[in-house]
Amino acid sequence: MKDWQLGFSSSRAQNNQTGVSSIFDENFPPSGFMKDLDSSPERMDTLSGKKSNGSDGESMRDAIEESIFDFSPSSITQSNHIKKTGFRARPKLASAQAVLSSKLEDPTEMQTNACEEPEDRKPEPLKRVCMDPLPIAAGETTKDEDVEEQKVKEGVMAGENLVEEGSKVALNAATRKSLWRRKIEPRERLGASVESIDESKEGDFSNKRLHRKKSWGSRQRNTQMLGSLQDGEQYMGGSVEKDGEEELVPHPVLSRVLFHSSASSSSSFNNSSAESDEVFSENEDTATRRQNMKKCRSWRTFLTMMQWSKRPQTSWIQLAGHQGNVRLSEGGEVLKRFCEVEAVCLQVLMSDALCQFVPHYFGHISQDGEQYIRLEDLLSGLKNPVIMDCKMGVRTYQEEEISKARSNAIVRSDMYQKMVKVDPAAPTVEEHAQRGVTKLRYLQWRDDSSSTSSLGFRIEGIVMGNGKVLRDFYKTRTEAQVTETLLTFTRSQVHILEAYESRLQALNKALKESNFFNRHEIIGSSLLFVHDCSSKANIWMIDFGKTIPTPKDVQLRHDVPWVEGNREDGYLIGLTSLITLLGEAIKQAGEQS
Ligand SMILES: O=P(O)(O)O[C@H]1[C@H](O)[C@@H](OP(=O)(O)O)[C@H](OP(=O)(O)O)[C@@H](OP(=O)(O)O)[C@H]1O
Ligand SMILES: Nc1ncnc2c1ncn2[C@@H]1O[C@H](COP(=O)(O)OP(=O)(O)O)[C@@H](O)[C@H]1O
Repeated sequence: MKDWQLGFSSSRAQNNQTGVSSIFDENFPPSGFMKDLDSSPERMDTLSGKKSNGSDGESMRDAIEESIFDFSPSSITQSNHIKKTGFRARPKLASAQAVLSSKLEDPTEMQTNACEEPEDRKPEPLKRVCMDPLPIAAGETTKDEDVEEQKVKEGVMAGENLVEEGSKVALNAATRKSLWRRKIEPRERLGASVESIDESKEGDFSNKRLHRKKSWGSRQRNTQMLGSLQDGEQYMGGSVEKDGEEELVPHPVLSRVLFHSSASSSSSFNNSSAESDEVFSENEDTATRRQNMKKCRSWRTFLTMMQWSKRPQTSWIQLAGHQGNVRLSEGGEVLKRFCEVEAVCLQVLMSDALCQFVPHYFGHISQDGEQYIRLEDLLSGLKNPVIMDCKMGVRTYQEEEISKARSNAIVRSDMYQKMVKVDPAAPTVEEHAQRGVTKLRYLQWRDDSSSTSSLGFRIEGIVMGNGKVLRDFYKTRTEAQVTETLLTFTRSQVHILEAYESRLQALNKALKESNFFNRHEIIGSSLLFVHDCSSKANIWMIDFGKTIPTPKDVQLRHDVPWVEGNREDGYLIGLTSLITLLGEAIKQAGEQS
């Protein structure tokens, strides 16, 4: 088991033991609810933050498999190097084989978990599992061992082209099956390793029998395995009496999984009779055949359910921005409608000091006549993620908007409607009369009524762990209001607040080293805060659609107020405010507990 799997399951196991309270909350704002919180200190595991520059698939994998950072309350205060280096919880997709083995290892997982996703929020089964967790940027794979992964990615792309844009229609069964088969390679490797373990124990009679059976050929072997499955209780007992001889079933569930891995996995996609036929011998009579078929199917159903219940969780949601602009692909990447300005920024960022704070950029893709930016899914591996989108900077419009508004003021009724909905008294008499406002006026009003102009950032939206989306932060402006929102968002969990604070300090440091930051005016970009009930937490920079290079003669400071013409974005003003307010929230959360 890899480090990240250990980290993930250990934190889950611990959550089971400590009975971490559900983070669902129904009432917002939660006046006084924080006093009632069960703030049991959960262990916090995240993965190290060093990230590949995207030019090398191998180093990307290395970065992914780096050691786990411990963000338990005690270790946060103890480990200075975390504060120095920051952290990165690179999203993970547990492979099906890891999923199954962890299930077998930890029967307590079958118990009801406080973090269990509500039934109605469960994504459709097996949409995510066919995607490789380790991203390989398009066109940059050169090593032999990466060729297969690249093929899979291409396969996924091809598969995605079969899906209508924006549609949730599942992939064509044959395509999914072939994708799955290719993706299942790690499971096959596991199968091989188990068999070789058996071979190595040559002195063991039972293992010799197993070895002999192995050489019978898959058809007979499968039949034999089915024979040993005739009685559930025998099967679960680990050995069966057959013809007076004891046959060892090395690991009842696992061996079945291994021998029928592809069948069980593909059964989710296609219960084809061809697959089912494969496991029966020609000599069986129809009745036996039907009986076996039934057992086989119910077993497959069980396996599928098991895989499904342990599949990588994703509760993907687009929190802010233009609705429908961003979506999760069948392959597990985030696809965002193409914007050249953003694509160029992302490309540069992949080899910048900020790369560990930005979702990995896989290039772009054309689908159904539309171009999309391909991004790493920042919610992958998080269970019932709690998300907050903070738009950074002291303004959310480019200076060009001002000249545009002056030269050709287009009056927008949609923006007027949005404005009136929040504050009917906001439009001027003239704006009321024309029932419209310019975009610049609307954006300036948004900035002034929220904390953008004063604090250098604003909260755009929050998704709580129960999936409840909160977007009404139009008038969240004062430090006290923001602090209270931070406490609500984190449910006053000090170690989460501290992890966020630590991450922002690391970002602050990286920004100072970043050439990109030095040379760009960052407008409308967000910090995406994500954590979950297993105490993984992280912060990412997203949305570079309005981020532009500064003219050669302009050197931005990012920490001084904006006046027209100086192009300052106030990004560092926002970051400093956020760090300060997180500090205040930590203090208040500490006092409450
Ligand atoms: O958040 P609300 O109050 O709804 O206002 C939105 C945001 O400011 C958008 O910025 P962002 O994309 O940074 O969230 C902006 O898109 P732009 O990026 O085009 O400025 C929208 O302009 P229109 O897209 O023109 O409606 C504007 O209506
Ligand atoms: N890489 C990503 N992983 C997960 N969620 C994302 C990612 N990129 C964007 N999102 C989601 O989509 C929302 C809007 O993204 P953003 O890039 O700001 O779009 P827009 O340009 O339309 O404002 C974010 O608030 C977040 O919820």
